[in-house]
Amino acid sequence: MTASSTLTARPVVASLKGVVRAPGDKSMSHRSLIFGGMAEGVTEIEGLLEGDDILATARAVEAFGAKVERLGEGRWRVTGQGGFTTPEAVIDCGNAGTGVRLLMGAAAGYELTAVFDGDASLRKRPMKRVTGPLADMGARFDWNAAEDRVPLTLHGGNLGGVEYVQTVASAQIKSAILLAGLNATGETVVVEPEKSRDHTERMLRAFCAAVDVTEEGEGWRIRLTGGQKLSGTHVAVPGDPSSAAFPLAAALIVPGSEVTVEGVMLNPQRTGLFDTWIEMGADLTITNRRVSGGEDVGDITARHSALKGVVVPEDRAASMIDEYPILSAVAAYAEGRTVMRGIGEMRVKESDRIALMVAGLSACGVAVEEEAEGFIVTGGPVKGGATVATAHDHRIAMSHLVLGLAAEQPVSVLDPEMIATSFPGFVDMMNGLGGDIGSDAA
Ligand SMILES: O=C(O)C1=C[C@@H](OP(=O)(O)O)[C@@H](O)[C@H](O)C1
Ligand SMILES: C=C(OP(=O)(O)O)C(=O)O
Repeated sequence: MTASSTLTARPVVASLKGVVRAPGDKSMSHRSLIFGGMAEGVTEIEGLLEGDDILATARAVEAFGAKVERLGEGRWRVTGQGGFTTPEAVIDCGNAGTGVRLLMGAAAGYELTAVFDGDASLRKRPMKRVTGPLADMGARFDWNAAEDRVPLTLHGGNLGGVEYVQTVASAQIKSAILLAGLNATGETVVVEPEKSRDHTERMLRAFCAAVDVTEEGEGWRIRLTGGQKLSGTHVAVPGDPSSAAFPLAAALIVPGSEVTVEGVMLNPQRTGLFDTWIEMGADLTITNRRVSGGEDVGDITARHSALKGVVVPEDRAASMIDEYPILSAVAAYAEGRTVMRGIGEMRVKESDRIALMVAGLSACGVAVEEEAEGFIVTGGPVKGGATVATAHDHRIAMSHLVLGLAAEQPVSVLDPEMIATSFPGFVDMMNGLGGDIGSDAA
């Protein structure tokens, strides 16, 4: 697929039906590779997401000195040497904010020098949110092109612990500081006024690190003591709720549909979208709840539903920050207004996701109001019939393609190749359920 290609979703004539498995969770996939690379000994991973973001992290971990082997589909082995060493080449994190920020935190604890870079989208994203606290711990950074941006050079080692109070609920910032703290002297503390996803805390324990988490107000105080070694372990990566959202959303909006996604991770810091859909009147059921890989997991079934607009509580934002694009596409089919506020962070993701969704939905005939830190969608008939810009953002592309499955006219997206960063099998899965997504040439 070339950079200027197009994908088109045509209105589904029948309905969507079937049972599918969500791809491996992206957050846990990054972490399993990075922690495995920092650890001593062998880490066996199953269910790893083989998306482009994760493959970039796998290459980075190898460049930092670990042995990384693919054993089969989703089955990987990382043999760590108990620390990172200076890489020979630039660490290219591709499109991945999680990859670059967690790797910077991990690398900062070791005496090494590394250059981090990424694609055009990553080069636009803020990095001081991570380099700032890491510099407070003693790491040094050179901006190689522009302040606050990659490419940058990190000089790591000789860190001391810090107490850092988060100003945005960000698991990437928290994780970078905790990973650096593992190799700092003394105690490292992260205080989160609002909870963010806690996969790092959970997975550090699986790698035999001691992490102390206490409730503080609405959030958490997380503490760890420096000088701890990670030990290789086995990681079973559950299905990604952020990816499961797309087939489930399609089932909610295409009449007559019923879709089950199996093995979806249900960590409470990731399920805000499902709570919101249920409040909108969605017929969503969760069965076969179990624990896998240290996380709650279940099978989710969505059936076509008559939805009503809601006001999404602002304190839910962190638990569904990547899901507002697909929520807004579903909201276009709901009766009334869906109000999404307190989500300024959306503007600093792979694209300005508020601006892109407002532009794309409007082009498809949906009534949308843009605010500085949010947007409001009023549901009604969705005309479609537009070609939408995605700014090479995977979630913008997938959200508009799902929108198009229930619209009056097809919806096309430009530059859909980035879907492979998080969900390489998206088109095949949607078409396997009865969708009609293809390139114009097809
Ligand atoms: O820690 C993680 O794995 C992630 C944290 C979130 O970013 P922030 O930490 O910037 O909120 C999220 O948007 C991203 O897709 C994955
Ligand atoms: C924001 C995302 O990822 P990242 O920050 O890792 O690029 C995402 O997957 O929606």
